[in-house]
Amino acid sequence: MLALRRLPRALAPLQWTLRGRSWQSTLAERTRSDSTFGIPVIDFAPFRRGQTTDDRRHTANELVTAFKEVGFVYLKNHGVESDVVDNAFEKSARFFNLPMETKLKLAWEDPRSNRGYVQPGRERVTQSSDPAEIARLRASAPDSKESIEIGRDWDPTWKNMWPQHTDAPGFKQTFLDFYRTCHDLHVEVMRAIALGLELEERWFDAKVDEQSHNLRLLNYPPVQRKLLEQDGQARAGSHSDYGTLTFVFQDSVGGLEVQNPHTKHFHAATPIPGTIVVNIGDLLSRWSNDILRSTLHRVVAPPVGSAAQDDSTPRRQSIAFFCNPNAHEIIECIPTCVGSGPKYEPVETEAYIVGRLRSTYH
Ligand SMILES: O=C(O)CCC(=O)C(=O)O
Ligand SMILES: [Fe+2]
Repeated sequence: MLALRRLPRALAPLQWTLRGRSWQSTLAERTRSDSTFGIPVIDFAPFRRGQTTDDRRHTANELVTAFKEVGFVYLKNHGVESDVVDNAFEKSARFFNLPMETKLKLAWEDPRSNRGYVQPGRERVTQSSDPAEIARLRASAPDSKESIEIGRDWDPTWKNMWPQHTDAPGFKQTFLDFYRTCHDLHVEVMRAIALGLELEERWFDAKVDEQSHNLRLLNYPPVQRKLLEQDGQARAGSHSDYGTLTFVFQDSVGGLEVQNPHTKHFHAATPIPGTIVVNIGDLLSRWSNDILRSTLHRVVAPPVGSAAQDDSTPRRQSIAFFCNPNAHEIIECIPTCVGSGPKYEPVETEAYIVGRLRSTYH
């Protein structure tokens, strides 16, 4: 243990991965100061390959400890093949390179559907729920990004807005497959969370099996660095996510930052090749009576690279998969999380998420 304590700060994530449960009591202390705050790297292979529940429990505990303390992890050995991720990034880039008039034919129209193309300036993510405040923010500091939102393709009510095959060959099949892959990973990670919360491993299975998720491809165009550095400006404003978990696949540019809840200071979530950034959303935080932490984050200008590119930030791409419970699931305090009493009224997934989306778009 002493040897671990002496590891240099750069290896802090490694310390997390080496820790067992007995270390949990010291972790809260570690994240309180900015010099020790870090996003842990969690190796998911032992959970995926573990033969018995006891084999899997160790990784489950590591994961839940990190979600209690930081709300964010880098997941490695998650099982999503690197060529699948590379192909998704390539298809996404080709879509955003299409002319604006082609993309606008697929325009996002309704928060209940939450599908289609969102042009720069249309969404302003924020924690505020005051319509006047959100309108003011959107006018003075719009998010500097565009996206296309994809839901489950067989929904009886809402239809995805797919580009024509001739405009974006292979796009639809790529993202139908990617959606399914991310759904399967969600089921696995929720099983780990169930074990870590001392629930039966499959406790969430029937509550998250309808694939009510949202796959968001994001493109942050190049922008003058000095514009992004003005007060309140960002590629994506500070916010929390809405569902159970978010999987963020990021390219190598950087700019995602996570807030230390104790000091309010934002820390870079520097891209680590081969990992997925996974964070807790508000509904899972609420479900767990705030035991699992939904942490504020934002996307700002990436770190300055060579002097030549100082004036303008490079384009950045990311893919966010927002995982949700089933649309009509009632989210009420998980039995093992009640403690001294539930903090929240029960809420239906769909009602909660549509309410949040309605206030951030126009
Ligand atoms: O682009 C990213 O890295 C994160 C985006 C994000 O936080 C979001 O869309 O909710
Ligand atoms: Fe987010």
